[in-house]
Amino acid sequence: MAQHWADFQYEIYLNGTTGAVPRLPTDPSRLEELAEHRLGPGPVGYVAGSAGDGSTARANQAALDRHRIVPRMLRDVHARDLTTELLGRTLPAPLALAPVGVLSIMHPDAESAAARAAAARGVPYILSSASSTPLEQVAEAMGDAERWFQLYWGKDREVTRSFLGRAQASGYSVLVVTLDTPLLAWRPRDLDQAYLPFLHGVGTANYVTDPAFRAGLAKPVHEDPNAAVMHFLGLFGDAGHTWPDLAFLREHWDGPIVLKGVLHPDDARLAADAGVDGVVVSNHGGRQVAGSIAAADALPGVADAVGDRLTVLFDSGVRTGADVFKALALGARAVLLGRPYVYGFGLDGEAGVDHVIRCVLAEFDLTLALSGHARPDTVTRADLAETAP
Ligand SMILES: Cc1cc2nc3c(=O)[nH]c(=O)nc-3n(C[C@H](O)[C@H](O)[C@H](O)COP(=O)(O)O)c2cc1C
Ligand SMILES: CCCCC(=O)C(=O)O
Repeated sequence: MAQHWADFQYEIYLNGTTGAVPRLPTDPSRLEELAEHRLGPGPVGYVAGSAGDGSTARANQAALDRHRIVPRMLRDVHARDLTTELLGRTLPAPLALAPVGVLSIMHPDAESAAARAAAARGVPYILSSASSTPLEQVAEAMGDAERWFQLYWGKDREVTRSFLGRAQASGYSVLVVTLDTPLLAWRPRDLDQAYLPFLHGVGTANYVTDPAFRAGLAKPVHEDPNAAVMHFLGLFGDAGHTWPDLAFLREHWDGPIVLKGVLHPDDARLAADAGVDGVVVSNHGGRQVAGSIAAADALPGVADAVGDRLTVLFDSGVRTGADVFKALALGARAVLLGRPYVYGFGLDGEAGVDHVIRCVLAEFDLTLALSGHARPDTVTRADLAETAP
């Protein structure tokens, strides 16, 4: 019998016959509840929190929920293939792990362990610029598995140039440039606890190991670590960038470039005109602009504007396999999974990330089949009905 991601459910049931139950819940809300209960209030608040009144994060979920799948019957979905061609590579499924910085606040094994879990399933791992482990060390933990580098495009061109060179030398193949975080947003949950990971020395590993960054410090990092953190906070973002500045990145990166944080169809067109290869329709999980459009509501407009010119990816609100299906139906080629894997990681390290990847892909495989599809790329908007809010 062909192997399917869906087989994970029988693995769970069969293990149950010997008394073994999964170490983590399969339901994403229960996973989040458990994380809230077990992990430290500062770290879990940082992960779960969002901008302002939290309305964007809620809207992300509500928008996905408003779209309902209309399953089709008798379509021979016996043998399924989730393989997805994207940006010149073949992925086992339309899924990658979203860039999430500062992972050592959740588990001491940090990014290397999360990346190993992704690598073991062939799922691309997108390493954040703000990782707690230097990008070279994470690359080493991954062998030759697919890895992408997320750039915080900061104020210092030499640091940017150096990051791109280091990432390329370490085998990161796709550059994901995050546009929606030139400034850290107003985040009440963190403010009320006065908790910011960087001030605990987390999330600056790529910077403090970088010769160009160090050249901007008055004293060596070990002599004045706080000054290094303040220097990082001063330069990680640049609110002065405009579209023509992208030429600099295009010039210094040989490979696909994807812009993360695009919500407006006109910005998607500007991205295509700038010669990049893809966009991630994303509102950063509601962590940047409170009151913003839900990412799923922005997706069809962006897909209509540039779907034939750019690879359209999606994140912000993906919790389940059904959400993956809906994002594909609304025009995404693949999705990035964010908070759910971070909770799995916080609760059970590398095994927790593996668990979450398998849950999402098993449910996606089943949703696909039970809705009448044997492949992700046959899913279209006709598979959805939109219900009133
Ligand atoms: C704790 C945390 C840290 C994040 N760090 C980064 C980052 O360093 N770079 C980035 O581009 N996005 C970052 N993101 C945003 C994610 O890549 C992604 O857009 C977001 O998590 C999607 O929303 P969701 O997790 O609610 O689905 C972070 C998100 C969280 C929750
Ligand atoms: C300065 C923000 C870096 C991490 C990040 O992107 C997030 O917390 O959402």
